[in-house]
Formats: sequence, structure tokens, C-alpha cells
Amino acid sequence: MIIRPITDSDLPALQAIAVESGPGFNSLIDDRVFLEQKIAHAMDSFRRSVDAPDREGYLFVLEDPDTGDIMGTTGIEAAVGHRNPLYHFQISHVRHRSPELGLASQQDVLHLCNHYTGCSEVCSLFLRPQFRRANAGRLLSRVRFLFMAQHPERFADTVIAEMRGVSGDNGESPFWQAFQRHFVNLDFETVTRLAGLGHTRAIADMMPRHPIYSRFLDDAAYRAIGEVHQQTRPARQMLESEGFRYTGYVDPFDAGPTLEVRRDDIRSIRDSIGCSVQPLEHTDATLAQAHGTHHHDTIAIANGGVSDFRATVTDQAVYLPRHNRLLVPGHVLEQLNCASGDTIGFTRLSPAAQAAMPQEVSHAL
Ligand SMILES: CC(C)(COP(=O)(O)OP(=O)(O)OC[C@H]1O[C@@H](n2cnc3c(N)ncnc32)[C@H](O)[C@@H]1OP(=O)(O)O)[C@@H](O)C(=O)NCCC(=O)NCCSC(=O)CCC(=O)O
Repeated sequence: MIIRPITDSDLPALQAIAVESGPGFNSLIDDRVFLEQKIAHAMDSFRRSVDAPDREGYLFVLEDPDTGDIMGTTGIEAAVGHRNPLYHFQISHVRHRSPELGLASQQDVLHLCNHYTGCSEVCSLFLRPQFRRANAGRLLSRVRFLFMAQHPERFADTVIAEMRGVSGDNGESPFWQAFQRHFVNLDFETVTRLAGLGHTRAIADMMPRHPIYSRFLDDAAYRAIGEVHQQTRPARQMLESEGFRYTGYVDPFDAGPTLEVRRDDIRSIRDSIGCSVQPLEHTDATLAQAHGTHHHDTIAIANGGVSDFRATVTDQAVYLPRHNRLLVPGHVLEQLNCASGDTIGFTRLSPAAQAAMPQEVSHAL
């Protein structure tokens, strides 16, 4: 499995993914012109020299190098909300209390806001069901943190993820239906498509102008607030294990939770190691084993490139902390387009393996 920047020839696969991911996945809309522009924008973003995050959008694909199949996608927006405003509902709690009447109630109130303008956003995480296999989803999710660790100047201090919210088998969102009925007479597919195409301001013009007491929504809409789509639970679990947290901001269309974290607190960034790489010889493995540094952890490993970025996964690497050097099999070097002595970054993929890391490896971070 190789992760690389998307390119023109991936358009048919991206279009298939846009169809397979369905409505509610509004960073990938089934619209050929939109997808062509998205690829062109990503290619330009990877080529651009950057000293502060701006409008760049990085979109990567996961490829099976043996077959050429595109297995999935993963992306990062460098700074959201500048080109088109990004809206959320902020949930605040109010308490009504009357000592005279001896009554009290606690209410949740939704306020439309632009709280996350300027943050970086991880997005577009999708593994095609026919290509599901061990470590593919983890690599897709965590590779973005390796890229951020290697190119911090390209990203903001806060990173968010807008998780896909609840929708039914018919593709309708119970939360959106409440707004469709009273405010914006567009079905969920149409509204998420328009939002994905950048018309967020136009939709916001039609949304309620005053805070909403969430208990006034019908039960299905109320219950959807802050909940993820059942297919999105693994995506949420992976981000939460990286330190992402829900702090009460939800998507205005499906009420899916937005998770946030300080970039430097992301576990895969904190634990990533930058070092030189060398081909692994049998003697190295024996030597490392003798020094207790040979481990069979599964790691994600990336070259230091941007437009020529490559990442993959291996469980056959040997890290030599004293030399700050990673030894990998020759075919891994080839997959990464790396030569001996190049600088690479790596991070462990599985939480369990991270706990088992030798101390001296942790100290070398
Ligand atoms: C998200 C992925 C790519 C993940 O791939 P897999 O499902 O193969 O992952 P996996 O390796 O089986 O599981 C990954 C982690 O989730 C845990 N896990 C699995 N099933 C779970 C469940 N039902 N509830 C809670 N956790 C669960 C596993 O134990 C594992 O945790 P450990 O690693 O701790 O062992 C896939 O599920 C997918 O394509 N989903 C449909 C598309 C989607 O909803 N995408 C997110 C949209 S929202 C979005 O894009 C923004 C978010 C983002 O970009 O990250």
C-alpha cells in the first residue's frame, strides 16, 4: 500500500469514490468538473512553496502498487473558512431557575457561528469497502499527521475534523429535515452538494437568525446532535485516540460532531521520529536484536517530500536510536522513492504497539 498525492489520472477512481461515499460526504461531490478542479487544486497545493497555511487543499490516494487500484482517499485543508465561510452550531447550556416557583430546567441552545475559521482540517477519509484490509484505514488516517509533522509551516495550530453525522437508509438526515421543513426548502443531498460546492453563505442566509432551543426540534433531529454516522465510528475512534475531542460544535446540516485538537498534541505527531533511512541487511537485524531495538511494530513511514510525497506501512523496520537511523527492507525504500541516507519520518500505527515501544526509542523523539 502506497499513499501519494492525487494526480489527473486518478479522476475516474475519485469519481467512483464520490458515488460510493454517498450524500453527506460533502468534500467529495459526484460532479466531474468539481472533482477535476479539486485534483488541480491539490496538485497546485503540493507544488506550491508555503511558509504559512492558506488555501491549500492536500488530497492523497491509497494505491495498491501491484494492481494500480485506488483503494481510498485522505485529505487535509490547510486553513478552512477563508474562501467560503465555514458554519457550525455551537451548543451552549443555559439554566432557567425560579426560586419563587421552585422550578429549574437546563436547556441546550444552538447558535450559528464561524468558530473554526483559519484552522486546518483533516477530511475526505474513505476506504473503499472492496479494499478493506489490515492497517489500510489506520494508514489513511494517520499519514496526514506524518505529513504535518514533516511540514508544520503548512498547517495551523488547531486541527479539526468534521465527522459525518447521522443519516437514514434513504440518505436523508433527520436533523436537516427539521430545517428543510421550516427554513431551507432543499433536500439533504442538494444542500450538502451546494455546501460542498462552496455555497455555504447562500444557505446560511436562509437559516434561523436566532438561537434555537434544541428541545424544540423533533426527537429524531434532537437525538442526532453530536452523533456520527455508523460507518464513521472507526474514523472517530482513530481521531480520538490521537487526542481529538468534541467540544460542542456540530455541522449545521447533519449535526455531526466537529472534533478538535492542538496540532502539537496529536499523538502521531508527538511520537513521530525524523531520521535517516538505510536498507536493512540481515546483519543489522541481528545486531539490533542483540541491542533490544528490533521490534515488529507496524509503522507508517513517509519520505520528506511534498509533491513527491510517498508513505507506506511496514512491520520489518529496525530503529537504531543511537544513530537516529531507520533500517528498512530494500523494497520499502523503493516504494518511498528514497535513497540510502535520505531523511524520512515514521510513527507507530497501532496503539498497543506504541505502549510496547522501547524507552530509548521514545526518548529519541
Ligand atoms: C474510516 C475508515 C477509512 C476506517 O477504515 P476501517 O473501517 O478499515 O478501520 P479499522 O482498521 O477496521 O478500524 C479503525 C479503528 O476503529 C475501531 N473501530 C472499528 N469499528 C468500530 C466501531 N463500530 N465503533 C468504534 N470503533 C471502531 C477499530 O478498533 C480501530 O481502532 P484502533 O486503531 O484504535 O485499533 C473506513 O471505516 C471508512 O471508509 N468509513 C466510511 C467513510 C467515512 O465515514 N469516513 C469518515 C467521514 S468523516 C471525515 O472524513 C472526517 C474525518 C477524517 O478525515 O479523519
